Amino acid sequence: MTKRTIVVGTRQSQLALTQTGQVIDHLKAICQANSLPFDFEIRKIVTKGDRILDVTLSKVGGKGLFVKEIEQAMLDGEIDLAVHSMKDMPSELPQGLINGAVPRRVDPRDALISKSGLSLDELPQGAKVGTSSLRRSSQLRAYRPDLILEPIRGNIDSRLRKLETEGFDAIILAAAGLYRMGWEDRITAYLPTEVCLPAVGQGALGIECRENDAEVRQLLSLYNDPDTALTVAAERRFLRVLNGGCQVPIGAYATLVDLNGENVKDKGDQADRGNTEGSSRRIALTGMVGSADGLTILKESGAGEDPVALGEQIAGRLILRGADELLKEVGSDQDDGKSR
Ligand SMILES: NCc1[nH]cc(CCC(=O)O)c1CC(=O)O
Repeated sequence: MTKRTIVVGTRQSQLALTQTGQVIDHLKAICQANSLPFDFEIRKIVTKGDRILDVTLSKVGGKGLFVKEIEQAMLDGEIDLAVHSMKDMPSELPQGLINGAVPRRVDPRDALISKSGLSLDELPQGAKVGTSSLRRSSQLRAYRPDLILEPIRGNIDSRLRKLETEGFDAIILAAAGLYRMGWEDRITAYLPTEVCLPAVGQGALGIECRENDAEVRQLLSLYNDPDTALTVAAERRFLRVLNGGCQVPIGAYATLVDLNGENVKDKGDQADRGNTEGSSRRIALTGMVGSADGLTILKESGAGEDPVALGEQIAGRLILRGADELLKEVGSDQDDGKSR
């Protein structure tokens, strides 16, 4: 039987190549287990975001810059599938493309990588912390106004190098990227989500394909994690309502809870998942909009069964409290768009 070769587009950063390779390994295993006749081939694509390294991203078009060329290549039929960090995906996909799978999320938290192994609370007064994310710096300013926050750009590996060479006491990175690279031993502390609400979709991947590509969609459906898809859908709807193209500190994090509001524990057993669906579980969502200086942090939480309604409800409550005033502020890229 002739095999179809699925062409997978990816950016060329270490993280993008690594996570694309990991996804292809999973897809190959799924093909094997289900006797699906597919081969995979990687096609590297340079995006505008990768070419422009020195300019603040929002000035040249925001984080969509990292996915646009890849999406065009997919619409043109040059590639069939693309692996993205969910948090880099714009909240609306172009006509004709869909998120075919949202694999199981890894740790969504931000991580502190400090030179001396200290946690956030232990960092000395006035310590110099590197982050270019408005979301991180706003929340850190609120929690530790004494810290000196300075921008740090580049891929994860170059940021880790800059920790040593540019006089930072610590930097903040998403734990997920470090896990995927196998660099989690660099993490000295996790920022609790109560202190630093993660970016929408942080720790999750999105696997994009053409809406009309039935074969690829069928394959991807076997890789989808319904729990992650549900919680991320709530976060992304929240983002979509508030987004408006603005660059402000926004964070959101959703989990599944039981009727008592307790987090539904990770079963860790893939085979079990999906069986608990139904009215006994709800989505709990916390959303945040802040000012860049951290003097205002607005947060709302709620729970519901429908991710779309919940995302809209939490965003709506923040707007009632004046989030739209904050949304008018102009800032730099809100989530370190250039770090992959
Ligand atoms: N903003 C860039 C970015 N996009 C995705 C990740 C890795 C974490 C993830 O997949 O959520 C990172 C690095 C970081 O923020 O430290």
